[in-house]
Amino acid sequence: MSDVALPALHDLLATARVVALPLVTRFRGIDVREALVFEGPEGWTEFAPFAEYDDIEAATWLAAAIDFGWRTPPSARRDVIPVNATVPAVDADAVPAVLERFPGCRTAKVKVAASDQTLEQDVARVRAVRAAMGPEGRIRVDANGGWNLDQAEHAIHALAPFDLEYVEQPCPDVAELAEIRTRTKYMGIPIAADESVRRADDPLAVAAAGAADLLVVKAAPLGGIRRALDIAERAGLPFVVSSALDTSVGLAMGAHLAAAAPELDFDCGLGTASLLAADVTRDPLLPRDGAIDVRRIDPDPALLDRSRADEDRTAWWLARLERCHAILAEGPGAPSGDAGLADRTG
Ligand SMILES: O=C(O)CCC(=O)C1=CC=C[C@@H](O)[C@@H]1C(=O)O
Ligand SMILES: [Mg+2]
Repeated sequence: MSDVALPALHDLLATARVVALPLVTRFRGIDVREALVFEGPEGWTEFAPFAEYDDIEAATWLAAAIDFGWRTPPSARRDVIPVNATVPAVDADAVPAVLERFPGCRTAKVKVAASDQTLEQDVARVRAVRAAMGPEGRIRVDANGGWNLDQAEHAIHALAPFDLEYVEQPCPDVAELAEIRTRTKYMGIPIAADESVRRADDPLAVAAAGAADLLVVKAAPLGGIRRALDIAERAGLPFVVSSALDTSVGLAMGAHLAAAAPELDFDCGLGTASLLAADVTRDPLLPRDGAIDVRRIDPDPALLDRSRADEDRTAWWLARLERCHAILAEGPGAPSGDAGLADRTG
């Protein structure tokens, strides 16, 4: 934890609520997003590491949640944040319906390299996105480390005609990112690192290795807004702010990170409330005119009740919260997480 004393566990548990929110479209292998929200002196905050992440990695997400609930965010330089549409690995004919959920967005991030899909399906999806967005639209793709070097080279070549803004995490490792960056340089498509930042022992290693042109920076997995800004600054690379399929409470943390960033060169991956079929507020952080507001979210008690997770899942999340709190209580000497990319879902 940085700069704020760790609150007692009972202070977190006092307001903790676990929700299970259905998605409109399957995304990273899940149909329901679970999250634990709780209230600090600064407002509501969210703890929602993906279920398969271990406690060491999840503890960093808890540090971020506490930071957002217990500390005033750094000063905002803007009050609306341009966001991208996020297109899951859907069939090409489903693309228009997905994009309709992101009104006004001039940028789309398209998932590719899903383990149950082919490159032909990726190409068809990206082609459909280009057709829907027109030549002015910006398209980035995210492989979540799903390609090996040769697959990545082949796929980037196949996708290049659709005019890509960048390719996010084409391969799992830093060394592979460096190599694919060299191999595809002639195509002029930047390489972005996501998992190699947010799931790495050393989030600066990818920049030090010259393995990426830009970084994807997310508040929750990086331990909070200030830590994410610090990593971005020390990396010295351009960066794009994104999120983790959060409820609107968690998206507010990402919006405050984007608001505090010195430069915002890229549309942010903060429009994902549009992928949720339910949220915890009646005024969610949905994209309007291609942007979301910078504001904190107070959940609606009736919506928290309506989306309440069942008893087993609630008990699981509360136990996880307790274990992660214990890890943070051990202090900075506690081991840092490096989950690698073993689960391949990013
Ligand atoms: O960046 C976006 O458009 C939205 C966020 C997003 O794509 C992700 C959120 C959570 C987990 C990841 O699989 C995924 C990503 O890899 O960037
Ligand atoms: Mg990514």
